[in-house]
Order: sequence, then structure tokens, then C-alpha cells
Amino acid sequence: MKVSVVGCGYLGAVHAAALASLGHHVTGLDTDAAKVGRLARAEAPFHEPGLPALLRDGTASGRLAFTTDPARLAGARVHFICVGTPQAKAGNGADLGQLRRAVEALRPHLAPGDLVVGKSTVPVGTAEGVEALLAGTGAVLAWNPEFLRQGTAVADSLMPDRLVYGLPEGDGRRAARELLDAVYAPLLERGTPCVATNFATAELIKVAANAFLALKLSFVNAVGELCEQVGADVVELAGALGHDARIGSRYLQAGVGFGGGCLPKDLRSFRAQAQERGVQSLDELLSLVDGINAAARGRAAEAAAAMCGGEVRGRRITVLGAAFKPHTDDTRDSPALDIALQLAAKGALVTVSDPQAAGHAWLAHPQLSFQADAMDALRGAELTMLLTEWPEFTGLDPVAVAAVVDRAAVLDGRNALDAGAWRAAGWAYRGIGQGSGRPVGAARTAA
Ligand SMILES: NC(=O)C1=CN([C@@H]2O[C@H](COP(=O)(O)OP(=O)(O)OC[C@H]3O[C@@H](n4cnc5c(N)ncnc54)[C@H](O)[C@@H]3O)[C@@H](O)[C@H]2O)C=CC1
Ligand SMILES: O=C(O)[C@H]1O[C@H](OP(=O)(O)OP(=O)(O)OC[C@H]2O[C@@H](n3ccc(=O)[nH]c3=O)[C@H](O)[C@@H]2O)[C@H](O)[C@@H](O)[C@@H]1O
Repeated sequence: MKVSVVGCGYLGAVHAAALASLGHHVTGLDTDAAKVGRLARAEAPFHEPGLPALLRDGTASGRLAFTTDPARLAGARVHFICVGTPQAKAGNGADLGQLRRAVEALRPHLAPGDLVVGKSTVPVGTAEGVEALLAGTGAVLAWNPEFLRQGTAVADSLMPDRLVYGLPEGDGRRAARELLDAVYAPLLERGTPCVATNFATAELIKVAANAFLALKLSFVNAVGELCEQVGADVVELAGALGHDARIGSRYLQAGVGFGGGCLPKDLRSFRAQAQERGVQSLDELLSLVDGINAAARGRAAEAAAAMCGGEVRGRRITVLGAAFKPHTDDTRDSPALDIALQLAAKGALVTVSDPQAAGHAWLAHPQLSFQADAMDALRGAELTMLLTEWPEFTGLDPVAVAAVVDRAAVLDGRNALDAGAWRAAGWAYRGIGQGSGRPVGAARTAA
């Protein structure tokens, strides 16, 4: 089938390439000419494992093209809208400007019977507004939220846990369902569960899923704070909770909290939606989740000060990680960068290393020093902080690292290092939420 994808960022570029791999003819549209240029040359404009191969295959097959010209979307039967819905500059709500402009640009090129499919994450009620914008075109609207994670976006797109269809009331409902089923036929044939519902439920499923993940993370991080005070270990506690199938072990990795372009802004948008409709309990719950997450970053900065003897001013601190999580170059609302900036603001001499995100981060934050190579970044460090658990960092040899730092003290902000191995190599190791009873700040000088 001929389909279009409007907005080719972290979601849209992967969606376009994945649809081409399913056999569809895909044209991707973006307003960013540089991004379109790279995609048209089958180059991924950001780091996403598996995407370069998918782009190369799609381009070579002649089924994948990219453009900045909305007129080239005419003739496609299904149009996926994947533009950004960031947090508005003022308040917690989402900024829907990209969405409105994308629909307006697409509108003149729609034909009766076309299906427009919203994939962007939006506040409840948005689809109804988009439907009104499409009036007179003869096109039908559906909302099909996306659940992919950056870093595993290709696999998540091709093997999702479920599909959600928000379908219109009335005449267009059956046609919308049939077209979506045709687009996702290979996934449905494999037995992927599909939930077909109305617009409002589909919109809320998406934000509720992200808010629930955030809730789980803030829960374990708040419990971790108590663990630290009483000599308990949140890693062991979370492992034990995870054995209970009703709780599950995923999203219980305690540390410096969640970040990225979605969980934080979706949590706040959901809050704004609850607030607008007077659902105070949900508003307050989400506000606590957000507050606990912000506090986790502050506590990591405080722990760093404690490990430096109470004061970070003038101390050389190496931060391992700039991306909001491993396997992406995305630094949007990154806990690692936030903590690095908090420490730099207090006068620490911060050097950051990241296998993929250092370039982005350096452009935005010239007050931090960056080193591409982790060992170079660690040379002379008085405190090492692991804040993004890239395998390049968790696989570091603590003996080799101890030989290049000034003080062998490490704060493991993701509880991802082998604590026993680091301690055995002479390191003062501290994990977040791990109240081992060891005196904080008792860093041993490297041999
Ligand atoms: N990043 C992710 O892992 C996921 C994102 N989402 C949702 O998907 C949406 C997009 O997110 P990202 O891809 O992360 O954002 P992004 O900022 O990486 O991508 C948005 C793209 O849309 C383009 N754009 C803006 N206005 C446009 C217009 N009028 N016409 C054509 N292109 C336009 C931008 O240039 C940019 O390339 C958001 O609603 C997000 O919440 C949902 C699931 C996963
Ligand atoms: O709407 C979105 O954009 C996406 O948001 C998240 O995906 P993503 O932001 O790519 O990243 P996650 O893997 O969910 O991680 C989010 C944050 O939580 C942190 N995290 C995750 C898991 C964990 O156990 N502990 C933890 O601190 C990560 O380090 C990261 O900062 C959701 O997992 C996706 O389902 C959703 O589609």
C-alpha cells in the first residue's frame, strides 16, 4: 500500500522504515531539510540500532523516499502523523503547534477515502479537533498511539506488545479499521493483540501507559531513599518484588530516575488533563511522581558532594553518560546531563563522556568538558559517576580505571556496576538506594 509518514524524528523515521520493510511504499515528510537530506541518502539522522540497515534496505528496494514537499504525499492511501508534541513553554500541557501545522500542510493533498492516522502522543480530545480540521476533505481519521522505546525502536515497531486503534464513530469506522489492518497485516498474522476503541480511550491508553511506567520508577526510587537510611538494599528489594508476577521485574531499576523526550512531558501533560477536568487525585498522584523524579537527581548531586567530602567546588568529577538512557544519542531531559549541570553550577570541574550523545550535549552545554573516550575522561578524576549505563561503561575494568583516576571513588547512579569487583579493586563504591552502612565519603586514594 502507498503510505506517508509526516514528521521523521525518533518515532517517524523508524515508523517509515519499518513500514517499508513490511512491503509498503512509504514517503516520509519533514520540515527539516537537513534531516530529509540524510534520510534520503539512507543515513540515520540519529543513533538508533538497526535503523541504518532498515533505511538502506528500504531505499534500495525503491519503497522508501523522503521529501520536504507535502504535495508528494498525494496518492498515498494512509497518512501517519508522527510530529512532536513537546511540553508547552508555559505550563504542563502539550504544545500542539507542530500537529496543527502538519495537518494543515497535509489537508490540500488528501483525497476522499484516505485515512489520516495520528501516532503522536496527544491530550485527550485532540483527535476530535483534528477530525474537525479534516472536515470537507472526505478523509477519515484514526488514532494509533505508538509504544516503541528508543534504543529498541526497530524491534518494538516490528514486534509490538499490542496495537491500539482509536476509531471514529459512524461511517468511516469500518474503512479505518480495514485500512489499519491492511497496514499491520504481518503483525496481526503473528497474533499481535489489537485493541480497537474510541478516540478518547486510545489517547488515554498511551499517556496512562507512560505515566504507569513513571509511577513504578518513582515508587522504587522513593523506596530506595528509605533503604539508604536504614541499611537496606533497593536492588535486592526490587529483585525480590520482581519475582511476584503481579508486580513484574521491569521498570524497577532504581537510580537517578527517568528522563527523555516522552515520560517526563507525557506525565506533565496527563497532569494538566486531570487538572483541567478537576480529577484532583490523579493530578496529585502524578505531581508526586514527577517530584520524586526531580528529587532523585538532586539527591545524586548531594551524594556526589558527600563523596567529595561535603563540597564539589573545584573537584574534578567525571560523569559517564549524557544520553537519557543507553543506546540512543537523545539528551532530551537527560538525568545525567541535568546532574552534570547541577554539579558544574556548584563549581565542580565536570568532564562528561558518552559513546553517542557527547556531540549534541557539547553544543548545548559548553560549560561542561567532553571527552569521547571514557578512559581519557577519567584521567585525574576525584569522583567517578556512572549516570547512563552504556555497556562501554559497565564493562570498564575497575583495576585499569583505578590506575588513571586521582581518587578511586565511584557513585553508581544506575546500580549497574559490579559492586563487588569495584570494591575488590580498591574503590569506595556507592550505589543509589544501597544503604550498605559504609561511611559515605571514605574514598580511598588509588595506588
Ligand atoms: N521518541 C519516541 O520514542 C516516541 C515518541 N512518541 C511520540 O511521537 C511524537 C514524536 O516524537 P519524536 O519522534 O520523539 O519527536 P522528534 O522531535 O524527534 O520528531 C518530530 C519531527 O517532526 C518534524 N516536524 C515538525 N513539524 C512538522 C511539520 N509541520 N511537518 C512535517 N514534519 C514536522 C520535526 O522536524 C521532527 O523531525 C511525540 O508525540 C512523542 O510523544 C511516541 C512513542 C515513542
Ligand atoms: O512515549 C514514548 O516516547 C516512549 O517512552 C518510553 O520509552 P523511552 O523514553 O524510549 O525510554 P524507557 O526505556 O522507557 O526509559 C525511560 C527512562 O526511564 C529510565 N529507567 C527505565 C527503566 C528502569 O528500570 N529504570 C529507569 O531509571 C531510563 O533510564 C530512561 O531515562 C516508553 O517506555 C515507551 O513505551 C514509549 O513509547
